[in-house]
Amino acid sequence: MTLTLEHVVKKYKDFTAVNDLNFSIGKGEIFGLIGQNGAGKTTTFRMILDLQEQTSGNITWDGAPIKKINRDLLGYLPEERGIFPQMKVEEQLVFFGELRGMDRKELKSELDFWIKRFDIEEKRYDKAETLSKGNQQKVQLIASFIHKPKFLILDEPFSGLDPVNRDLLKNAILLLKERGTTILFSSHQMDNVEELCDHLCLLKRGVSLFSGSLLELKKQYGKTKLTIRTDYPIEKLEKMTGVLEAKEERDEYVLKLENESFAQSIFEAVSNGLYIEKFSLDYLSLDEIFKHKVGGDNE
Ligand SMILES: Nc1ncnc2c1ncn2[C@@H]1O[C@H](COP(=O)(O)OP(=O)(O)OP(=O)(O)O)[C@@H](O)[C@H]1O
Repeated sequence: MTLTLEHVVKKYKDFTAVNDLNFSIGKGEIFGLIGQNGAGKTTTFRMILDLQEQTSGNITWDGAPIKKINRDLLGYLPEERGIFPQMKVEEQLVFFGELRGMDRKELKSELDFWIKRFDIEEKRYDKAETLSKGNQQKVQLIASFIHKPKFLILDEPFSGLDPVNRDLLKNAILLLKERGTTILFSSHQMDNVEELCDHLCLLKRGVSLFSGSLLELKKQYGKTKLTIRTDYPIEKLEKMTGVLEAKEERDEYVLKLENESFAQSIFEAVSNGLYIEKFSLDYLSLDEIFKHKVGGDNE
């Protein structure tokens, strides 16, 4: 299923929450929607799912409006967390699966698989309210895709999970992609977006600052981050041609270059033909790009 947004606008009275949003998500892609609090991510999800109507613009699935889509093809983890507190974990998941018309046998095997995968086997017959917040979130996550949707929307799925569970979720997302599911998610954790996304859209106060592939975004900034571990004095590094900034971070120096072409002459000076432990020229991290784009005057 391909999802397309064209010139989508959402206004609440005089306030524009989403302003002329355009992007497209192809089958089997993982797409990240990133932006600060209040950027318009949840509003966008809700419009895509027809839970609220856009003020103007078009949202289509394989060219057809959302109202024509069989809802069982979609899965959604809303930002508001919540499951039935009194229901046992397994009961709960069977309930959601059957609600979406799943066959009992298939439901059972999916359930076994994901309960194990998310490491909540021992909680299977416990009431949901007795689970920790993170475990409740895992149950809600499984509930969002237990019916094998073709398109899955996850609003902040990583928030509130510890690093081990974040990894479990990351691997689950990759597995769902392998199975052909298209996934759209939002996150404040840029490392997760960086590791998972093929494409992304960066929102600032409802306006898209960038929409495209992660590599395309990285190439806008070039390989301008140079990390060196050396005894060479920082005062000298700072003065080299092409170096905009040099900082000491633990036992390394991190340099900001004007562009990547300056790296070679720096290497020659610093190594001076000898062994050097670390010399690494990289793109900026998504986190750095995000802060630059969102923090700067980029509208
Ligand atoms: N029903 C509403 N009436 C008026 N304004 C609203 C309504 N719903 C959302 N907004 C506003 O629209 C903007 C976008 O909200 P939205 O919830 O989409 O942001 P978000 O990117 O999901 O933020 P967060 O990361 O905090 O979840 C916010 O300024 C919010 O206050």
